[in-house]
Amino acid sequence: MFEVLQAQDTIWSLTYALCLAVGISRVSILLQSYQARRALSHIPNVGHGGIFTSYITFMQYMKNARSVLWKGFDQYKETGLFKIPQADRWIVIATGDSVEDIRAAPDTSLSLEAAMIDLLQSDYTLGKEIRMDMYHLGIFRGILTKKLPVTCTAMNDEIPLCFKDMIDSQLSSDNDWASIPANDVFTKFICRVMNRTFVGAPLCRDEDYTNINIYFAHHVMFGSTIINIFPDFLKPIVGALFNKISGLQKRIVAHVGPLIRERRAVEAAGKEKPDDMLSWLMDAAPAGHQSVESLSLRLLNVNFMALHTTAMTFTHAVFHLASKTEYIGLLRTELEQELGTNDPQRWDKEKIERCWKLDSFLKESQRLNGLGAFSLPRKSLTPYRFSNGCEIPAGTTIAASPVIAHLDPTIYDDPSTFDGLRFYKLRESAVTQSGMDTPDEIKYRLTSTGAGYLGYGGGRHACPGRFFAALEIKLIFAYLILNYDVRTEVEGVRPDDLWFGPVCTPSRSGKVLFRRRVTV
Ligand code: HEM
Repeated sequence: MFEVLQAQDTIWSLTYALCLAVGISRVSILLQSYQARRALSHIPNVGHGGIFTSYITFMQYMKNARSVLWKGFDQYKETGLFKIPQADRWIVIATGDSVEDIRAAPDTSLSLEAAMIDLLQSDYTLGKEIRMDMYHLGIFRGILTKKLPVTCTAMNDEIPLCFKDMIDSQLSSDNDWASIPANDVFTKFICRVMNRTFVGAPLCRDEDYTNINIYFAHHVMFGSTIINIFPDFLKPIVGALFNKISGLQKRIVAHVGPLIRERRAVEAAGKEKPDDMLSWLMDAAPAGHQSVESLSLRLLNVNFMALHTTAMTFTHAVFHLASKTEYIGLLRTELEQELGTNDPQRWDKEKIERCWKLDSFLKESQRLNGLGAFSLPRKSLTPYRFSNGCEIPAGTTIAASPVIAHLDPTIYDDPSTFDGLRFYKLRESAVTQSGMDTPDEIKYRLTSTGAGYLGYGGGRHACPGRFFAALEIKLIFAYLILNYDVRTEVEGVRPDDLWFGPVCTPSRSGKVLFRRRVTV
C-alpha cells in the first residue's frame, strides 16, 4: 500500500514538474514574442497581431500557410515586407524588391547559418562539429560541380540496376500496370543513385545504410520542431533529450569506417582512391576532423542536405508526368533525338543538357510544387535596412516565399496553370531575341536562380548542390520516360501534396502506376 502511495506521489510530482515546465515555457515564449512584436511593430502583420490573438493566426497558418502568406501579399505588396506569427517568434516575409535585398545582403548582416541554427536547432540535430568547420561547402561549390561528368557516368551505371530492383521486380509478366508507392520507393531510389557517387557500390545498395540516411532527416525535422516549441533557456535540456546523433553516428561508422580504413591503406600503398564524395571529404577534412567518426558524421550530414530535397523534387515531378501523360510523347521524342540511344552508358552531361523540354518540365514542376513556403531564410546579425528604407532589428528571422513569387501574375502568365513547356518557350524566344548563353536565355534554365524563381534559394547561398541534383533527376527521368509508361491511379489526377505549416511534401500515400513502355 505504502509503495502504491509513494508511486502515486512520484507520478503527481512528475505531473506538477511537467505542468510547471510547460507553464514557464509558455510565459517565457509569450515574453519573447511580446519583445519581438514591439521591436517589429513598424512592420505590418497578417491577421491578428495581439500577444494572445496572434496564436489564432498562427493556427490558421499551420492549417493553410499558403492562404495566410497570400493574404499578407495581397494586403502589403506595396510595402514589400510583412510579418507572420510562429509558435515562438515572428517571421518577416520579403516580397518584390526586398527579395533582391536578401539575395544581395552580406553574411555579416543577414546570415543563413544563424537562421539554420535556429530553425533546425542544428547543434542538437546535426551535430555541433558540423558548423564549427563547414569544409564540405567548399566541396559542393567546387569539386562536386567540376566532377559532374564523373558522377554522370557512375549514376548512368546505377540507374538501370535500380529500375531492375525497385520497379521491374514489381511488374507482371503480362505487363499489366504495377502500382508503386511513390514516396517510399523514390526516396530509396534517389538515395541509392546519389550514394553511388558519394560512397560507391556496394555500400550505396545496402539497406541499413540507406535507412540510416533516410531516418536521419526525419530525426532532424522532428527534433527541431519539438525543440523549437520550448523557450531558449530550456532548449539545451530538450535538445539533449532529443539528441540521437551519437547513436546514429555509431551505426553509420559501422558501414563507412571499414571503407575509410581501406582507402587509407590504398593511399599508403601509393594507389588512387575512388573518385567520390567520401574521398573528397577525406582529402578536404582539416586537422581535428579526420577521424572515422567525424568523417562518417559529415557524410550523414551531406546526405541530409542532398537526399530529401532531391527525392521530394523528383517525386513531385513524377506525379506531374503521371497525371499529365500528354507530355510523355514529346519528352520521349526529344530524348531520343538528343541522347541518340537508349543505352545510358552512352549518355553524357552535354547530351542531357540539350534536352530543353525536359529542363523546362522539371522547372515548371518545381515552380508549382516545391519544398514549402519559405526560401532564403536569414537571421539579421545587426540592424538591417532594406532598400525601401524599412529597418529590422538584429535577431530577426526573415525569408522570401516561393508560394508568393512563383504564383505572382506580374512574373508568370497564368501562374497557377501547369505548362510543362513554359520555360522552353521563354528560352527559345530569348535565344531569338538575344542569342544563346546570354543572361536572358540562362535565366530560364532549371538551375538558374532569381527573385522570381526561388526553388534553389539565391545570392551567395544559392544551393551549391543544384547542378548535381538536376543532373541526377534528369538522368533518372530520361531512363524512366524511354523505358516505361506511367500514370496515376485515377487517370489525370495528381495525388495531393501534404502541407504541415510551411513544409510541403509530395503525397505520402500517392501511387504511380508503371508498365514497360508500350506506347510510342
Ligand atoms: C532538387 C534538390 C535540391 C533543392 C530543391 C535544394 C534547395 C535548396 C535551397 C532552397 C537552399 C537554400 C538557399 C538559400 O537560402 O539561398 C539550399 C541550400 C543548400 N543546399 Fe540544396 N537543394 C537541393 C539539392 C541539394 C544537394 C544535392 C546538395 C548537396 C550535394 C545540397 C546542398 C545544399 C547546401 C550545402 C546548402 C546551403 C548553402 C550555403 O550554406 O551556402 N542541396 N538548397
